[in-house]
Amino acid sequence: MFGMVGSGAALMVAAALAAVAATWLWAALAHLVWRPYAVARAFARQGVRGPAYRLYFGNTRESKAMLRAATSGHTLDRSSHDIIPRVMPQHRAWTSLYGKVYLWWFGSTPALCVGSYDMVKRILSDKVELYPKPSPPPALLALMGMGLVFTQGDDWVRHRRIVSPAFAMDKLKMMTGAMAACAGEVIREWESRAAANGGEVMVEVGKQFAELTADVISHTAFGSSYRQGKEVFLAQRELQLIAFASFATTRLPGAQYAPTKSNLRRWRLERKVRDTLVAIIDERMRMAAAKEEAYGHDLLGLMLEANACGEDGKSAMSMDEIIDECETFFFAGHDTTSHLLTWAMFLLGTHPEWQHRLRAEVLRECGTGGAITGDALNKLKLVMMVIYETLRLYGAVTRILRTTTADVDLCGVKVPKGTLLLIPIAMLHRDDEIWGADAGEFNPLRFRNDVGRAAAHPSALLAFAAGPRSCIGQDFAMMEAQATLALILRRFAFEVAPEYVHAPTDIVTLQPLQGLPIVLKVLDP
Ligand code: HEM
Repeated sequence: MFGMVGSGAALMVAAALAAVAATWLWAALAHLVWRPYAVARAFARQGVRGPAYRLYFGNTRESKAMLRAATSGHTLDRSSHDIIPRVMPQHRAWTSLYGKVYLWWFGSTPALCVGSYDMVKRILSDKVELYPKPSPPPALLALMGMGLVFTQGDDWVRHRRIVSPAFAMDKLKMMTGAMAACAGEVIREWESRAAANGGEVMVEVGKQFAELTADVISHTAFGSSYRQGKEVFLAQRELQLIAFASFATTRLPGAQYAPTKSNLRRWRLERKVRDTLVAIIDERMRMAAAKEEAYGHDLLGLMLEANACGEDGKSAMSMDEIIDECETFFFAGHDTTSHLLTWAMFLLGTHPEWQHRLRAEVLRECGTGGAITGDALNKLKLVMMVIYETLRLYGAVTRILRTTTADVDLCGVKVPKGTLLLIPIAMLHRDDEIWGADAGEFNPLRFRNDVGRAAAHPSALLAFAAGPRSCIGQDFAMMEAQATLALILRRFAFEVAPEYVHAPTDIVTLQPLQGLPIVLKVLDP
């Protein structure tokens, strides 16, 4: 009897293992053989030379050698803004198909790298359903939730409609005070450290800005619950490192469900983020119900308000969806802006002449002390130009991905259904045909006639992407960066510390690998 049960169980286990193995094999075949073959065949029909395997598995000995050469040098000279060999080392081994369209490997997935502005414009401005984003890797999903960045189709339309009012300019202007107050606290701390050290202090600003921007989003998104918001920040920071580690390794399909040490840690952190956000939202709903008044003027309150107004059952977001959105704007809202500030300090620290010009503008428009208003920020034209140039050279998002849901004609190139498209923002931002012969240099003056007229293409600056799925938080980020830089320039002169190693690295977002030590000198009052 027991023998029969035992052999039955063994049979079931064997059948389950066989099913898993068959699924893996099927996925691997589709992924590595059938898809590349189908896409390469479609390109071959357009007269692209070379056999399909060579096109898709273009990793010939020659290109491997180029790849090794491209990745061998690690640090850059601090005056060099050519970050491409570091963040997209494959670029020298790409096989060019049509001018600026390349075959590329995204991990183990073949992709088309679209380096032509005309094609990029078509992709980003066409119907979003035609070029959806590919499914996010689980680690990134754990970091940001299924919020606006990853939702698709009707869900995306519904989410965007509910979240948008929170980012309207008049609402954002009311948040300038909170942004400046958070930055003011950091600056006071730097001042007191400098006072104890003869008026000078060295600060690792990357770390400081990570905390500052987390503070700003905690205050502006969660108002009085900002302390709990900070806990979300700490958990998300660790999740980001786990996400990065998982990109760097090749994983078997389904590996994300195995109870490995890293997965167990990831699940614990995900639970922590969710539980904290549920507590914040529950509290807000309870308070609003008890006082029978609005949900509040922070991002969460404005989103809950818009959600309640449109409540016809179908169009409202569920509790889970609201949590996803909170996770999204919490991560998207602080990490990117923190790196923007860090790179702006790097560029100003290595270009003292620009630092002087900006300081003169800030002192003229905002005075030597007191609060900085939204109206004063509007007058900081030079500060704005430097921020745009920072976004061009060191934008936090170096590339974005789309897929094709039908065969499409992209400016004469027929791209088959199901092709992964990679838009290499960092490369496009250095295209000298569009930006001019000085594309590789720091020259904020190119933005003097507004952002749309800085280059030969009106939407050449892609740091916030473009079209209907462009960044919802760009005004928020610009305002925060302007206010923080203005406050720093007013109180300190600064330079990049000699210890700094120029190693821009893409850990989900572009950041200096070993941080950015800056020497700050307090200015005479
Ligand atoms: C310097 C700062 C920022 C940069 C460089 C940046 C960049 C981007 C880029 C490139 C995209 C498009 C991604 C894609 O198409 O795959 C995007 C989307 C998005 N960003 Fe930002 N972002 C910044 C700040 C912010 C802030 C402050 C928030 C919110 C508080 C935010 C929230 C979002 C959201 C929700 C989306 C998805 C929009 C949609 O698909 O409808 N971002 N961002």
